[in-house]
Amino acid sequence: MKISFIGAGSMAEAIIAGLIEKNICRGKDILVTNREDRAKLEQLERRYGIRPTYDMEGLIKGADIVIFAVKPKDADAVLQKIQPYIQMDTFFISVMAGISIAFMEEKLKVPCAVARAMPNTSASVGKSATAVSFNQRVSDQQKKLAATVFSSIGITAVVEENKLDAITALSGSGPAYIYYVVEAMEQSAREIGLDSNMAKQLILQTLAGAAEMLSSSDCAASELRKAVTSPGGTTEAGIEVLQRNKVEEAFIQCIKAAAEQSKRLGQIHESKHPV
Ligand SMILES: NC(=O)C1=CN([C@@H]2O[C@H](COP(=O)(O)OP(=O)(O)OC[C@H]3O[C@@H](n4cnc5c(N)ncnc54)[C@H](OP(=O)(O)O)[C@@H]3O)[C@@H](O)[C@H]2O)C=CC1
Ligand SMILES: O=C(O)[C@@H]1CCC=N1
Repeated sequence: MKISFIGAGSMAEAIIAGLIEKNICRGKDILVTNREDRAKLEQLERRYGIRPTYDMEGLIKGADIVIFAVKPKDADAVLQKIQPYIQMDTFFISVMAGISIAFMEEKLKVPCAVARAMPNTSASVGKSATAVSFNQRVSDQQKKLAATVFSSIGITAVVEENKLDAITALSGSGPAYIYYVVEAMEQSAREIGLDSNMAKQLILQTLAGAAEMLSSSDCAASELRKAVTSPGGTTEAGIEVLQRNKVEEAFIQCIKAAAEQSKRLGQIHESKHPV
């Protein structure tokens, strides 16, 4: 399979790493471009054997899939830049938060197959939770190609596009929330006198164990939590502080704010660049 990436940042690299690791593509079948950071393209070439390019015509011609992996604010510039080279059989997949399929279709001008996906950076270790929506022009064959790409980097769900802002907030941004909790656990470990390296190992195993328990047991998260929380014990004392500080409510507000921001990103960029 030949895949071209427009954008060479965190998300593009995470997908490229997954594709190479799972032997879905050879490095030489992956073309990658960015705006101007040649050093980054050279770094990706050294790491994965991909082919860097600034030739947009060559990047699009012959690609089974062209992946948009630029920030939402750069969507319009990229869609304009590639417009002269688009062919009707080009299959585009965007991972841009908030940018709708309708906006991309309008800007591409040529009727093409377009998918909008929301992976996460755990793609680089084959553990992305990805959701994807397709426009009417995506053929069954192209859906299979997309499934091959996304299953090489983790699990995939096909969803209605109107769910993607919520999914962006939940699982697209999700790894950052977990890292935030880990940062707090690392800081607290330092403050209660634990060695940082040892604390890190304990935190990692605790996370991995809790994830495994959640996926392998029939119990809800609340029941698993209850099983850890002895009456009058240490966990109860800790959770009491979280409740007093409304941490659960803060997390709910956090995910709602992220979902609103995904909607807003689309609206801002689409209204700045009307079709
Ligand atoms: N990071 C994440 O966890 C996730 C990100 N996403 C989505 O993925 C997209 C990319 O995010 P991320 O990888 O974090 O962003 P980065 O900032 O890491 O990378 C953005 C890339 O886009 C390139 N770019 C910008 N403008 C152009 C242009 N006009 N032509 C070609 N390339 C251009 C940049 O090139 P240069 O460096 O030369 O400027 C850079 O390589 C976003 O839309 C985001 O919403 C989706 C899921 C998760
Ligand atoms: O923060 C962002 O906008 C992107 C989308 C999901 C994760 N990172």
